Order: sequence, then structure tokens, then C-alpha cells
Amino acid sequence: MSDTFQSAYQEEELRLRDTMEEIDRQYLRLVQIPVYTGHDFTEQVMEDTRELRRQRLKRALKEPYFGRLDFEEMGQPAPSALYVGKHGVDCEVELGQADAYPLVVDWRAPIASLFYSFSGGVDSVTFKAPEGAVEGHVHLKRNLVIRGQVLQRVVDTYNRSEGEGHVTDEFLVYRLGENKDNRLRDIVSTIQAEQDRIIRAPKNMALFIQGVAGSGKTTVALHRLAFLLYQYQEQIRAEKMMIFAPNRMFLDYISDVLPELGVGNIQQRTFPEWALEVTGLEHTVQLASPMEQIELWYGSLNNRPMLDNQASGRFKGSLAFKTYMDDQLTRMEREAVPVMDFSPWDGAVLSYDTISVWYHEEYRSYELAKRKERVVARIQRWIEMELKQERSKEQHKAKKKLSTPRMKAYMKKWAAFDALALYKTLFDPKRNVTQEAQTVIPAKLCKETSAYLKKNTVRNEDLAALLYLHIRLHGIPGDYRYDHIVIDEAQDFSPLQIAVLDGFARNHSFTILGDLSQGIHAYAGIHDWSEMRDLFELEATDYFALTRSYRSTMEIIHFANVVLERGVRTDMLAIPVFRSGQKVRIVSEPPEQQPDLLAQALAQFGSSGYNTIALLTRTAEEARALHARLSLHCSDRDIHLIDGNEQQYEGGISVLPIYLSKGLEFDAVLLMDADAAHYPSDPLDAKLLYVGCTRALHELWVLHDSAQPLSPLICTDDEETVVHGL
Ligand SMILES: Nc1ncnc2c1ncn2[C@@H]1O[C@H](COP(=O)(O)OP(=O)(O)OP(=O)(O)O)[C@@H](O)[C@H]1O
Repeated sequence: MSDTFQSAYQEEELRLRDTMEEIDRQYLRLVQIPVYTGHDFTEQVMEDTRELRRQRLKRALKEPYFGRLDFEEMGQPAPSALYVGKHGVDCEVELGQADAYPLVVDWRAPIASLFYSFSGGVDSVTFKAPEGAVEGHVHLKRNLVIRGQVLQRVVDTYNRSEGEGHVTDEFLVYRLGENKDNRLRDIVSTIQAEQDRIIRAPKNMALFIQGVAGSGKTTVALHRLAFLLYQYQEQIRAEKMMIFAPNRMFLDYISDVLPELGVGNIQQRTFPEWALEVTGLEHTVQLASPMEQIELWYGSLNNRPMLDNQASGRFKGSLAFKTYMDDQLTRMEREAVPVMDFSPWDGAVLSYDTISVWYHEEYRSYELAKRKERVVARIQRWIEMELKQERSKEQHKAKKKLSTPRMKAYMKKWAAFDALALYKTLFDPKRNVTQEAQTVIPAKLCKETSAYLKKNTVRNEDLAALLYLHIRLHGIPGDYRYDHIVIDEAQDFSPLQIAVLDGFARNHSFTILGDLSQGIHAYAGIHDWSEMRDLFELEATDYFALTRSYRSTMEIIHFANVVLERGVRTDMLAIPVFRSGQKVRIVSEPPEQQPDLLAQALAQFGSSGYNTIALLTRTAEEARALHARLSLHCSDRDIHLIDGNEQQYEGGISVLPIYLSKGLEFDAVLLMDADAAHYPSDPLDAKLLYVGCTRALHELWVLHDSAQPLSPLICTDDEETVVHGL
């Protein structure tokens, strides 16, 4: 241990002790105040504030801060040391003394942005404070690891006095080298400058993030939510924020990050379950299993449909389909009022023209179904008025009795304004829209969808359109307006989905993130971000590209990049952080030796201390078969099968098809059946293989049957990257 290091360590230990004492003192003072349970509103608000502080201080006690930045503001005589933590803590001062000063600066505070954005190589730096830009010099950037109140590590990544030009990646590489458990974690101590820019971007716009695999998109989006809640605390609420993620298991996987950042109550859903709830269709229709589509596109290579704009998911998610629905809604609106006068009894007539004026002019600002409700209520009122003029009790009674069935019969002539019914007519060959529909909707798709709808079954690809029709007919209930919406794996969303969701997001406030190279559902998703970005005014949107990958070692990233280059021919390749590890191992074995080989691999990974290991197959069927074989052969191990209906991600050893591994990561990955039959040189297969390879943090083994040729997507001859055999 060098003297400099020792003195830095001692200095930080002292500082830590003082900070802990202060936090402890504040915490004890707060817990001694009895909890208010009465009905006085002001007291309740004060109690809520105290409770929030109690919780923050309790969390801060475990790990008060993780970084130190020595900043010398222009005009000040000397630098001051700022300690950056997950929760800001002020040093309390006695009444009448100077203002409270920050003991720990919240990582989201403007000045803390310097801790992340400063990369060295410049003399002066600036950060945006509420009062305006503040300029100064950074003298020191120091990372500190504190666990269980004990200082474990001190790493200076920049020290001006030692003449170091740039901030080093040393601490980042140390953090990335750690093994993972079954949960995504916060990254507050090592947020990178390009990620920080996204986290702190303004709220009122649709922010698009294209990021290579492992570039931290999901993590960054979650940190952005925490930032927005801090920055715009007067304007937004956690329970009015929404995260859309691909499945329940993924939501479980990311579920620790927000609580770690002190944020709770943000809504987290999958789009299908949410859309069914909003449309009220959850008990009316059945949702077809997404496996049907996956099977269609990945089951047998010979039967794969053409991936063009006529593919059913692409078509139903297109703006052309939206325009078609708009035309049908306009027609419906035009024909909504039955062409007839209404007469509740002989002698009383409400003319078609009058009802038309109510519907088409007076109530035109309402959605179609609401207009109808208003018109009906007004007709009822008109009947009441007419009845009031009848003096004879008997006549009054007789007229009233007559009016009920006549009103009923009249209302039957009105359109039903039901999203599902309308949607069915769009695809029904017997309905009057057919002629038009035939020119717009591909015939095969029409027939196929109609067959599903007859069984009251909808597919994921139908939901955006159903939701669109529903809100055009009924509007958006207030409960479903969000202050901000995050969409993860957005490359699998369609332009129509985003167009519909825009109605639910106040001020177009979105964070939309994904990776086109991982677009394994490109049969329903986008092929270019412009398909979504063009929905917004230029000034209401921004675009960021993340190209550095933090998850995997250099060897794994170089290996995965070749898969993309060969199969997708993209220039969006990942740049690794300089973290070298084991070479990617390519193992070819006859099938009968596979169980022994896998047992050996699992034992080896176990002795390397890996917590999470995945065996990735191409299909769910293969995952089930492999799981059965392996469970027999390695009966002493707990091996989880993931095949699509899981609510939770358990960690440990998992067997799963690649498409379900999206978004997850594992210390080591065994990629099964990497032969040419499973992964030919087609963009969809290349994307699938790419997703599989990039799930690995530290080690990747690629296995294939020795009787089969290896996939042409796989790099075999780069000695820096791959090694053959065991
Ligand atoms: N700045 C960082 N510091 C430390 N770790 C980071 C950083 N950025 C990302 N990571 C880590 O990299 C891994 C990948 O992050 P994440 O899952 O958010 O990436 P992603 O872009 O959503 O990945 P993918 O698209 O491949 O699913 C995680 O383990 C995350 O903790």
C-alpha cells in the first residue's frame, strides 16, 4: 500500500465516521418523535415528510455515499470536497446559525452531474445550477466502496495534482468484473457521461435511445425515472409513471433498481395486459399465446413467411392501417344517426335534422360513443318535456308506456360503438366495408384474422388497433394519463402502438429504448427508428445512440459483433469497455457426449464462482428437452426451466430459449446447437444468435453437434477471441 493511498484511506475513514455519526444523530432524533396518527392535515403532511426522511436516513446509514468530487468554483479560494450519495443529507445547524450545508449531495443534484460528466482533459468545467451556469475546476474524482458502514475501497480515477489528464476506467472495470445475482442493480456510482446525458434530459419530449446490447439502456431508463421524480417533484408523481416491459419475468428481474434508488409506486406492466384492461376486454376475449408467432417465424426455416410490410404484425402496426381505421371511423360517424325522425308516440316528432345537429355539431367535441350518450340523454329529456305538457293523467301514462319500446327500437338503429365489434367488421368478408378492405388489407391476413376473431381470440398484434378504436370511441379515462412512459425493448413495438400511447402520455413525455440489432420480433416491430420518431414534431423528440457495451468482456463482444456483421450487415457494432476475460470457447461434440460435457462445464463455472448460468436454446421445445436430459444427468443440481409463463426470475442455472433471455444477463452462457441448420445466415437468425451471445458477462461457450457444420455466422479463426475444444 503506497503512502499516498494509505493517507487517502485514513482521510476517508475519518470522514466516513463523522458522516455516520451525524446521520445517526439525525435519525435518532427523528425516531424519537412520536408518529402522528391523528386527522389534522398539516400534521399529517409533516409526518409524511418526517417518515420520508427517516427512510432516507436509514438507507443512507448503510452506504452514505460512493463518490467524492473536489470542485473549486471560480472565484473561491480553494476546492471543496463534495460527497455524492444515493440520498442527499444536509448537515443540520442550530436556529439562527448559517444555512444547512450538504453533508452528502444527492446524485441527481445539478452539481453531482459533474461527477459523471467530467472526463478530464479540460481545464475548466461548467454545470447548470438553478441560478445559472457555474464554472470551476475539478481537482479530484474519487470512487469509494462502503459496505455495511465499512470503507472497503478507495480509487482515484482523476487527480489534478498528479497531472493525470483523463478520468480512468479502473473503477468501472472493477465493478463490471463482479459476478451478478438474479437482479439488475443500480449503477449510481459508475454512471458514464453518455448515460448521464440521457438520464438528465428534459422531461417533455419523446426521447429515443438506440443502444447496443449491454449498453445500459434499461438501467439508464430506470435511473432517468428517479432523476425526473427529483427534478420535477412539483409536477410529476411516481404513481403516474409507467414502464412497459416485454414480460412479467423481466419486470421481476428489474424490480430492485427503483427501490434501491429510493423510488416506489411506479406502474410496471406488459403492453398486452394493460391494453386488455384499458379496453375492458380482459374478460371478453382470449389472448392467443405469443408462442404461435414465434413458432411461425422461428419454428421451421422452410415455412418462414416473407418479412415485408404485408406481414400481419407489420401491417396491423402500421400507420397505413391507422389511416384505414380513421376512414372507417369517419364513415361510422357519418352514418351514426339513423336516417329517420323519432316519434315516441303518434303526434310527437323529433326530426332527424334536429338529432343530427345535436350529434354532429353541438356535441362534436366528444368521442363518438360519448356523443351518443349525450344525444340519448337529450332525447330522454325531450320526451319528459313533451310528457309534461300532457294534462290528462291517462294520456300521460299511455304515452309514457308507448315511448319506452319506441325509444328502444329507435336506439337499435344506432351503431353499437364497440371497439371489438368494429374491429371484427374490418376483417369480415360479409360486411359492407369489404370492397374497400380488400384493397387495403392483404387477403390472407383478412381471412386469418377473421378466423381468430370468430373465436373471440386476439393476438398481441391486434391490441394496438383495438386500443386505438376504443379511445376514439370512448376517449381516455383520466386515470390512464401518465406523466411519463418508459418503453423497454421498443424495437418490438409498432408505430401504431406509439401513436396510440402518445394519447396517454402528457406532453409526449416518453423514454423509448431498444436495439434494432436485437429486433428478433421484426415481423411486428420497427426496422428503423424513424418509423416512430416521425410521429413527433422535431422539437418534441430527441435521439441518443449508446455504443459502448458494459455487460460483456471484450472477447464476447468481438465475437458477437461478427455475428451481426455477417448476418445483419449493420454498422451499429458494440464497443467494449477494456475488460478482458476468457476467450469464447467453441466446442463440437457428438450428441451422446453432451450430458457429460455440460456437467463438466457447470462444474467449471461453479468453481469460477459464477452465480448465474444460462443454457440457451433456439426453441422452447429444445429448452424443455434439454432441461429434462440435464435434470436426469445432474440430479444434484437445481436447474430451472424457463419456457414462457414465469412470473419470477430465480437466477442460478437456467435453461431457456434465446428469445426469452432478452434483457437478462448471466455470468456464463452455454449457447446450444450453434450449427448451420439452427442459425443460417439470415438477419432474423443472426439477431437471435446475437441476443444469445450478448447475454454473457464473463464467459461464453458455443456448443454444436460435431456431425453438423457450424453456423456460418460464427467466427472461428480469430485467435484473440475464440478457442476451440475443452
Ligand atoms: N455505467 C455503468 N456502470 C456499471 N455497470 C453498468 C453501467 N452501464 C451498464 N452497466 C451494466 O451493464 C449491464 C447491462 O445493462 P442493461 O441490462 O441496462 O443494458 P441494456 O442495454 O438494456 O442491455 P440489452 O439490450 O442487451 O438487454 C448491467 O449489468 C448493468 O449493470
